Amino acid sequence: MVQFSRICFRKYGNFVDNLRLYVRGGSGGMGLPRLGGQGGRGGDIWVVAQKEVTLKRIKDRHPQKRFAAGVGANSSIRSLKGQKGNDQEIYAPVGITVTTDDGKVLGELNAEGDRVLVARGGHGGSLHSDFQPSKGQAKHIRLDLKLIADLGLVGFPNAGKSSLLTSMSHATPQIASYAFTTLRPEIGKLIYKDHKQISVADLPGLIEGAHLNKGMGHKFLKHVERTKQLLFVVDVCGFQLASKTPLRSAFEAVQLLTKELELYKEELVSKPALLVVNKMDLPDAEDKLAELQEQLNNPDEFSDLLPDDMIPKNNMVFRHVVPVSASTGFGIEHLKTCIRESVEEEAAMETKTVHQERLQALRQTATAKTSAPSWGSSGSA
Ligand SMILES: Nc1nc2c(ncn2[C@@H]2O[C@H](COP(=O)(O)OP(=O)(O)OP(=O)(O)O)[C@@H](O)[C@H]2O)c(=O)[nH]1
Repeated sequence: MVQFSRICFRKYGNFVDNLRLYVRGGSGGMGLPRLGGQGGRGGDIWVVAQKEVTLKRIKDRHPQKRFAAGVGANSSIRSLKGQKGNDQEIYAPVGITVTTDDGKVLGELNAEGDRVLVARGGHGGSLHSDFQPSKGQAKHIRLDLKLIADLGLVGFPNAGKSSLLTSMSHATPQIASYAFTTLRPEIGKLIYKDHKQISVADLPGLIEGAHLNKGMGHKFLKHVERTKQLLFVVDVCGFQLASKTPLRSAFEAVQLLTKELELYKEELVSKPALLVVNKMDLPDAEDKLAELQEQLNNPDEFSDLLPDDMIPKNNMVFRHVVPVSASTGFGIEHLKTCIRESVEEEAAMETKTVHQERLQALRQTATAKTSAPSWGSSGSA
């Protein structure tokens, strides 16, 4: 029996599960020494949970990834107590951990409306400070989508997801609970000979129409957002949801799963993914696998198999396509190797990105310092 995998490289840049931002509270306003007036406090910066927001949207709307709150008003004869500067709110998705750059947790967003203060505004100038205001806090923060597992299983009912997880993890899947969700996915741990562990979440079955919230639709799809990579699982012989629904081939299953993800959130389709073709012990599995492979290589040629509204705009690009049998154990070790390769490749890419971002920030700071005029040469005489 053939055992193959196919690796495709492309830029997996669309799905964003963490974001580094620069935030600066507003400076306080000047006090008024003559009358003992107090300057207004600078505005604060808050991260606020809001449904429908994605980290990608923040990134797209604020490419500079810099946020500053308003400056406090100076104390004046008309208004001895200066007004507070405007607060700035950064809307972020529910299910986020907010940390400083060095890993200190500032807070968590577990429900819509939760707020985390990330940068305080400076004090206004007053008698205590010789009427001089102070600057607002300035720092880099990270917004991290709370992940439930490294990989999430995506497949229609009966594809063999639970069986696969059990045969890969040699353990009864653990049940984990998460504050930000009511649904409890089963998490299995893949344990390698060198003790490396990779977690895989078995999510409740996806069905056609999940994006319309059929079945466990939205709950399922929400979980897909919270895994770093996707493990599509299809039955090599295809599937039939009910006696009244048509029999779908494995290729059609891949396309339908992709479409469901796309209709929920298009960026999900750009997640790193592997395809597991299960039940290779069944009769004719080899021929069906060859057919699937051909269809995956030329998806556009086979687009007439499904109605127009079920064809995804973008095809999934699988890093590996791995035939297995969860029942006999065929291909399971190879699959575990492919999963590890993919997870490590992703981790290396992330480390590279963080280094690049830090380097860029250092360069920007250095440029700002050298281009700032010194007091002596300000020409204010
Ligand atoms: N022949 C064969 N049957 C399999 C294999 N893997 C799973 N099955 C059978 O397929 C059926 C469904 O398996 P599950 O593991 O429950 O599938 P699932 O995808 O978790 O299904 P849902 O829980 O409904 O989402 C069961 O009867 C399994 O025994 C396999 O590799 N070969």
